[in-house]
Amino acid sequence: MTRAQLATVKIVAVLALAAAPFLLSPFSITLLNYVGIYSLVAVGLVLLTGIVGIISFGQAAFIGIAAYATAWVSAINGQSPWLGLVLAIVLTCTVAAVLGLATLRLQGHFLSLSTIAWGLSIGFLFGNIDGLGGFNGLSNIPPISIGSYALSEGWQIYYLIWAFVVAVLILLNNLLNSRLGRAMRTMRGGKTLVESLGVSAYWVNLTAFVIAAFLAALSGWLYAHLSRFISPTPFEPLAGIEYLMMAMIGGATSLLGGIVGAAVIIFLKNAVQDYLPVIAKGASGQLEIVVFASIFILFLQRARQGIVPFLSRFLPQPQPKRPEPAPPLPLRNQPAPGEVLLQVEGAERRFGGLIAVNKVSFEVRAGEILGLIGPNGAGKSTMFNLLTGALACNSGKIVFAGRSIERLSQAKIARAGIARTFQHVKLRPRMTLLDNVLLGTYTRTKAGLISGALRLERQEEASARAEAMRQLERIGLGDHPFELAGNLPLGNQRLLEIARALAADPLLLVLDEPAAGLRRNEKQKLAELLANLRREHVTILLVEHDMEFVMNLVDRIVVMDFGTKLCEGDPAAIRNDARVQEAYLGSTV
Ligand SMILES: Nc1ncnc2c1ncn2[C@@H]1O[C@H](COP(=O)(O)OP(=O)(O)OP(=O)(O)O)[C@@H](O)[C@H]1O
Repeated sequence: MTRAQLATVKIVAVLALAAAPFLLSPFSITLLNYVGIYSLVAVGLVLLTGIVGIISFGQAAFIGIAAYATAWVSAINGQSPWLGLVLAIVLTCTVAAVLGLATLRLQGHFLSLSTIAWGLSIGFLFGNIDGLGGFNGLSNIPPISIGSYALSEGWQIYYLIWAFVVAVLILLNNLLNSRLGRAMRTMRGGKTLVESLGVSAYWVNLTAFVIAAFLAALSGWLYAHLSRFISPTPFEPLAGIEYLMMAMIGGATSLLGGIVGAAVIIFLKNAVQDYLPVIAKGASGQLEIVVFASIFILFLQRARQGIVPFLSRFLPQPQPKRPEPAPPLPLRNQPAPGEVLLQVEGAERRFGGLIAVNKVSFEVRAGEILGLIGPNGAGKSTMFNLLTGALACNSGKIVFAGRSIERLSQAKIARAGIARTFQHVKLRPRMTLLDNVLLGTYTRTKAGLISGALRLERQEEASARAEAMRQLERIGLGDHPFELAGNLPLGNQRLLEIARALAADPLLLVLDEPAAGLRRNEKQKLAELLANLRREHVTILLVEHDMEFVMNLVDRIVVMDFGTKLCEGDPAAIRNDARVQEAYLGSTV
């Protein structure tokens, strides 16, 4: 699909939305109003759950905070609903930020369980705070007015609701294609990957959490002024589960999925309410829940990815544009060749009684390739993890570019200029080659939430895309920048990881067993790339088990065995060292 065709589809969709009140019955418009309101929550959950990977059952509580805030402002204190909107957003986002700060360091299901805990307790509060109407709720909530024009009819508020939905879609779509959005889309690749790019996983989680709460707040505000009455029931965790169902049924990885999911659940609910009493006289209330549970189980078994991702496979995709030349991103000040860049002094790491790295010292000088080799279990990976911050040293010092890094987080070490690759490749398989490499530019760019959502960072984004394209071409994969990374063979995936690391313009490139699992011709291609980088004086620390692969590539070698440094020297000296030959099971190397 060309960009012009895509624009036409979007214009037709907006015109259809605008024409709906003239064509549909008031009841259908009421249903569409609820679809819009719930879409906002579901789209927030797409971001939070589908994209960032945090399963939240607690969104209904955020909707409730906003709904009660605006009801308190407008129904109890007689102020404008717009003032209610301000309080709703401030209060909801503040509560979300506090809850996020307290819980987002929890991992996996513990985090999800915590959302049930606070969802329950906030839901319980609404009925028990004096002055908020108790379990009977609050009525007489006024309609939203624009000037003196009150949006009291369904079709009037319809336009406001859908204007919000369309604006949210546009802003979130922009965000997901920006620097921060790419970091969010990487969160499901695991904390180690994200932090290795210089991204703080915690802050990205918190940002997504507050954005989802913000969208729930918008929804709660609209809900209160549409229904003009609120009570605690719709804000209990049971409703939170329904929002999660909307996001999952629509397709939790697609923003449109949030809208489609909300529509499917609301129309289905309506149909079930219409037809179930006819089929099951008397017991329809209880059966409704059973019917929904059955549909959801069927869905989980048959179409887990959701409706929109499933259908989009059959639809023509928009043609992406190749990056055009743009001014370069800022470069780091590289140290002078020969200067000591990394100094490891007496690094030690124990696992219980086992000393995996035992007082190891060595240094890497700018412009050289140093090989760190050793047989299985020698402690190379542990040493690698100490350098990149994935593990902390028990004792010893690691100084990088004049700065102690042994206590720094992975993200801070990445920002200091160490870029790494992984022994078990960590790419985002459903992202394009270009987007994967773009992730590497995170530490060299600045755009945040607002500039990403409003596309204020076009210049920087153009420069980052041009840089990513340059790195793709540098590794020989520039022909198909929009191929999905997961489609590449392992050898090319490793090259892609190197391109991503190079896009950070690192002071030091650290490669973790890059030749592991590669075929002969893939190894050759990798060796050629590393030889080219060597000619360009890129400083590289190569941690590798395969000694033959290392020999022709590196300037110096450090050999580890049983956690200690066995010896150090140039490749020829190492090849002839009897201790090294013995360590490698007596084989001649
Ligand atoms: N998280 C851990 N907990 C306990 N022991 C560990 C841990 N990580 C590594 N070890 C142990 O530390 C020693 C060094 O392991 P390490 O993975 O660093 O060696 P390696 O040289 O990278 O080996 P390989 O080439 O097989 O990857 C091994 O005995 C290993 O079992």
